[in-house]
Amino acid sequence: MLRPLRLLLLGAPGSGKGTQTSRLLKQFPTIEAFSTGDLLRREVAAKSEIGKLASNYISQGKLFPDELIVDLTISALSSHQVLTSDSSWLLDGFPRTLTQAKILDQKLNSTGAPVSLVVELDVPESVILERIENRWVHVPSGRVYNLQYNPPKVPGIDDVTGQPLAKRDDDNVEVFQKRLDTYRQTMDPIKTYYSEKGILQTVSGETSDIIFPKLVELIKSKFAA
Ligand SMILES: Nc1nc2c(ncn2[C@@H]2O[C@H](COP(=O)(O)OP(=O)(O)O)[C@@H](O)[C@H]2O)c(=O)[nH]1
Ligand SMILES: Nc1ncnc2c1ncn2[C@@H]1O[C@H](COP(=O)(O)OP(=O)(O)O)[C@@H](O)[C@H]1O
Repeated sequence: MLRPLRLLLLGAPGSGKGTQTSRLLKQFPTIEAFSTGDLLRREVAAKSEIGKLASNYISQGKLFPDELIVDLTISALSSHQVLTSDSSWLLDGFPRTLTQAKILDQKLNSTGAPVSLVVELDVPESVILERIENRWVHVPSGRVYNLQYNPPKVPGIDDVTGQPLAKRDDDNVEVFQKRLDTYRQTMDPIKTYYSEKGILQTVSGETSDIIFPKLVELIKSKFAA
């Protein structure tokens, strides 16, 4: 069991944020996870107004506007009633700018439940390009597959629902490079911001199987009940 934990999972595109998230939820069932990328992809699939807007940004590897993604994220946390000091949640893919980080803190200050841990997944860039080239996703659930690393039982089909998997339109070399450049440009001020708060930890590894036990150990060492 864990004491309430509010975790931010940072990492380059393809570093394994979604993979670590799904494993963490199995290990710590009291944690509720929110992935901003998945949230946007569901809006795109639903052809909502925000989805039509998001599609343009995502397909070009551009960050969605701060004020819009913050509103979406805060309303997701709020509608799941986790903005309380006895709840545990994690954000996968947020914040991606210092502005997002600061607005999140402002919003959380009024709840008395601030961010308690920020983890940066540190994976060699040399391994992440081939990862996203083989990535397939089940958009409604956010489940992530990889043709080499964790293929679906039936090619192209989600293991749980039997629904078709999709290739992300931003998972190609050109857009990936843009996303990686954006990550490199925006992450340092965010890391400094949380490091100064004393809540940033970096977990390194070439594979998710190396990173996961380190992540579990870190969380248990700080939040075991
Ligand atoms: N080869 C390999 N692929 C991995 C590993 N961890 C995750 N993947 C795959 O790499 C891709 C990116 O992982 P994902 O969790 O989506 O990363 P995110 O973009 O940071 O959320 C997906 O296809 C995963 O299935 C790993 O350790 N080795
Ligand atoms: N916090 C955010 N701020 C702005 N845009 C975001 C955010 N999270 C996701 N996005 C948009 O969704 C895209 C995919 O995000 P994500 O699924 O987290 O990518 P990856 O998992 O490959 O790192 C991003 O490239 C960006 O366009």
